[in-house]
Amino acid sequence: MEFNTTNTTSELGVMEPQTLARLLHILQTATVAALIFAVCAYIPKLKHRAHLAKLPVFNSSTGGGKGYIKSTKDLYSEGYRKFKDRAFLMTTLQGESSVVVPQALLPELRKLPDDVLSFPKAIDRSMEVKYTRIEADPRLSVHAIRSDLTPALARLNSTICAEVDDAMRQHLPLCHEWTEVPISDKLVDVVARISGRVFVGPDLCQDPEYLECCTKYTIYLMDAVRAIKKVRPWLKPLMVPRLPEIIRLRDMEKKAARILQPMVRERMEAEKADPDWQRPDDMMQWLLSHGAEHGKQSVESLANTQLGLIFAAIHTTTMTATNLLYTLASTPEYIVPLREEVREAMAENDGKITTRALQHMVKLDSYMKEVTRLYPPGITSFARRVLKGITLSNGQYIPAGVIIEVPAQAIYTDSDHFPDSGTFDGFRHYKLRQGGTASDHARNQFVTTNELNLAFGYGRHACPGRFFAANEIKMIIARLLLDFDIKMPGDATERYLQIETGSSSIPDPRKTLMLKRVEA
Ligand code: HEM
Repeated sequence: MEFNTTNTTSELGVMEPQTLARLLHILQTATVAALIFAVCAYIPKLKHRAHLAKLPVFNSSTGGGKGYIKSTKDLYSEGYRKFKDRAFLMTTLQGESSVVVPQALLPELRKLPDDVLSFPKAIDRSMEVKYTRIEADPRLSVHAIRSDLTPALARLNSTICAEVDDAMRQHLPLCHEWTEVPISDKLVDVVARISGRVFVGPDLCQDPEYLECCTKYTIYLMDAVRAIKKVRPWLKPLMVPRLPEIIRLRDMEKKAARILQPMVRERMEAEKADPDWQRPDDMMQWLLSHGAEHGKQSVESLANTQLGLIFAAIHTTTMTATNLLYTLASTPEYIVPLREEVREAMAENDGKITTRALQHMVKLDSYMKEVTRLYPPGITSFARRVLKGITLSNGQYIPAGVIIEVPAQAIYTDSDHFPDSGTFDGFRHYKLRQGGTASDHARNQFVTTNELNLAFGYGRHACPGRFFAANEIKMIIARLLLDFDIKMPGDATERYLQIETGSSSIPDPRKTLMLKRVEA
């Protein structure tokens, strides 16, 4: 048949109504299916929004008008004052939303299992875990800290104390005259070495490359998190692996694996070859012993676990000690009583900082706690992602998907909980401990975690390393008090301001203090 356009048109003309009808039918079906799909996909979102809409809202515009609330700290404090016993929805100045829960509801929240309230899933977002690849669920470390490190502290304290003394001698100047010291830099080196002694043993803890990992890893990690957050979500898979901050982080991971490899191999071989081999008493060995139960035996995964520990331990401890010293320099009236207490505790324990001596330093413990109350590591605490909707005992409903948190700093500065809360009273918790009951004693220690003491978190994921951190910080401050007088540079008397970014609040690491050796 000849190809004829007229013919074709007429044929098409005949086919047209049927084809069109079929096409229309297909289109209709497709549209209805797409609509059903869209509605199905949207219903949970609508439900989610409807649930959130029932929660009272607080943000910089609802809470007192623009320009009034200048910092995230003010925002949480105002919200806390307004909704004290109710949960409220907050959007921070950085645009992140969370549901802020009152501390009165914490006892019921702490009972919820991890598949309802998740700590790792909260970290996923804040730390960009998909790209930074940090250990958001550090079960192996937690196991080793709880079952090995904390019970071993009484045995290890003399070793830790010797390391503190050695590291302080190495890193602090002699200071026979008043000497300006960049104290945060010095403390990070000291803490890296002391933690290293416990994490990897006596040789590696003095290795410059290992110490570089300890002091730089957290900084590189936080730089990477900040850089990732600037990339648009849909571009992240492509762009993030190319970011210089991520490349630097990956290099650090490789370096850590390279440094730790010989030690891991040696220990694995010794274990196989000699049944009587004396296992070293350090974190690496505890990780090796429990590694198989947690599916972690490769050098890379152990190195990653060690980096996770470095992240959890080094800068947190350094910042807490820096906060203490910045406060001490601006409250000099505490120096002599605290020094006296350290001397007495040592005198009763053969001139050494033993476990018993540390327990006797109750005024120092109180001072540390008071500093952490007024200068906590975070404005909020107990960040958790809700995986299954929760109905609170006050009837409020928190839908799945949101992050909840507690306004820790607002709680610490509430005079209902801490009378005259705005006043720094270094011996506040010491006086409360004198109440005499076991509860007075237990509720007022630096390491206490409860609804009013949230610096180490709360509930099943509360910091397991806090007992080690408390000992380490006490030893560092005790050594400093014994050896040095401390003051602010020049004629300054005011304490240095904290640097507040989002919900974190840290001491300014660039500041200096004046130290002068106490001559015997
Ligand atoms: C003064 C120093 C420290 C502070 C302020 C601190 C603070 C915290 C906080 C706030 C949490 C989250 C808890 C929660 O949300 O409930 C945490 C968790 C954790 N910390 Fe610490 N920490 C410190 C030192 C240490 C040290 C020295 C170690 C290791 C020896 C350590 C290991 C951990 C681990 C492994 C977790 C995760 C717990 C889990 O996933 O269950 N921390 N820490």
